[in-house]
Amino acid sequence: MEYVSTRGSAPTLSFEDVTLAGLASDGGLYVPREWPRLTQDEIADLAGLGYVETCVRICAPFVKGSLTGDELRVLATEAYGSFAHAATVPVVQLDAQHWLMELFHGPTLAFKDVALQLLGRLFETFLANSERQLTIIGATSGDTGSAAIHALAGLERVDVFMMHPKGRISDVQRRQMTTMIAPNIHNLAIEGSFDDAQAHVKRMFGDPAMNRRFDLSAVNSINWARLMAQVVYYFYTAVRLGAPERKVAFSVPTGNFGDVFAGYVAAQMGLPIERLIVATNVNDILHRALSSGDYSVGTVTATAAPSMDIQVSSNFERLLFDMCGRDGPGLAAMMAGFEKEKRLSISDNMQAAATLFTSARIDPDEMSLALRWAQAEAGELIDPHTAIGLAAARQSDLPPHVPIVTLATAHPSKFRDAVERASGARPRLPNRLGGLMDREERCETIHGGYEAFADYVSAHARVRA
Ligand SMILES: Cc1ncc(COP(=O)(O)O)c(C=O)c1O
Ligand SMILES: N[C@@H](CCOP(=O)(O)O)C(=O)O
Repeated sequence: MEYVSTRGSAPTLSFEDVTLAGLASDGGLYVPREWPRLTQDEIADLAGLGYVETCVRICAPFVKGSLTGDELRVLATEAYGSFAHAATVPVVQLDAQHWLMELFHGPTLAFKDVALQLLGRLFETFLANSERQLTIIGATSGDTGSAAIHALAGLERVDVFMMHPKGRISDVQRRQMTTMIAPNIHNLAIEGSFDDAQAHVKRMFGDPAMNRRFDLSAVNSINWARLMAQVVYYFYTAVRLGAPERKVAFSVPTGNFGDVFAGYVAAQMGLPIERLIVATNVNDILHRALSSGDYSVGTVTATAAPSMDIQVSSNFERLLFDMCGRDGPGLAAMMAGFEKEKRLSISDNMQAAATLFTSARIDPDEMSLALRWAQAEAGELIDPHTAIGLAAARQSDLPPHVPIVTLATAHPSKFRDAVERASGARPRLPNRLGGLMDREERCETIHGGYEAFADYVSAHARVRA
């Protein structure tokens, strides 16, 4: 499989190179040259398969030329062996129409583990064949950072510089990052929002001086391999609920548009999806973009679902690429305008290419109501991000015979103060997190903007001799 940039002028890459690359050299994001298709029979054949085998079948076309099926199977077996549930990603029924896809049984209790446990192993495999020393620069609103650090701590050939917005993530999220003390892990708190951190990451990929000195790479959903791994659970869950004969809808709590874009990829591959509901909190740029074509950046508001406090959604560019007929130079011009003006108007023609999506903006009261509904009706304590997805699912106009699966993206104990405020119940951290709240923390605060971040990376990243 070959990968092309959404902005049309970066070199095409193999799966191995795209995994190690991060952002494309023209500032775009890599996507497969074309979407592989599964026949309805091939989808039906997924019934009864375990998570690892489903992963091998779905990812095979994407890794072709870089990994064999057997190599992928070994990595997936190790990756999902670290999950605390035998089904890896179980599905729980809430009522006749609503289901939860529990994505939080990995080591850091959020859906990010599903992709990062695999990505860490892909890095190890590909680096074993090369002399490269990677400098990973990342931005997190709490969950990508913890999952990446757990997947990569201690790796010889990888240094990780992970920025989070100081004071704007939960105590559990922070500690999951800062208590992982390893020589290759650098936790950096920045004064600002997740968007500021993500902007630093993107700027560094375009910084010639940093690129000359360091082999930069990414663990955010900039990295195609992250999304590939997330496509798997849409197939796995839909087949369990009757696909391909029965269409399923998904409601996805959304911030950087990675998770829901993975659902879109599943649909392009042939999975019969009735609808993808994009659920945002009050940071609603994606809701405005999909409902009225208004993709304009507002200021980030802190909410009880901090992982979704995002205004500039990286992966929306991947959807725009398809929406404009894969016209790379055209999209490059559009994105240059967006980066300057902080606004983009999406034409009716382009919107017509995105009819699979609807969207909803969920305010704090609606979030709390959904959280309490799940607790009262089904005895399920859910986290605020999941509650936003569930609120959007319950507001949808889908007929009762269409199952709606809400992606449960985090364990409630990751956001226990917010859950307690909304429900009165305080979720317990699973035992496997042990003495998380008592361990020593290590984190540097970056005072200043991009230059201060670049100085820190320059002073601490290892370069191979
Ligand atoms: C718990 C949780 N839910 C939802 C999201 C939104 O996912 P995405 O950024 O892929 O849209 C995030 C952050 O990415 C998250 O950490
Ligand atoms: N919510 C995310 C934000 C980063 O998103 P990513 O999917 O691009 O890594 C987080 O928890 O860090």
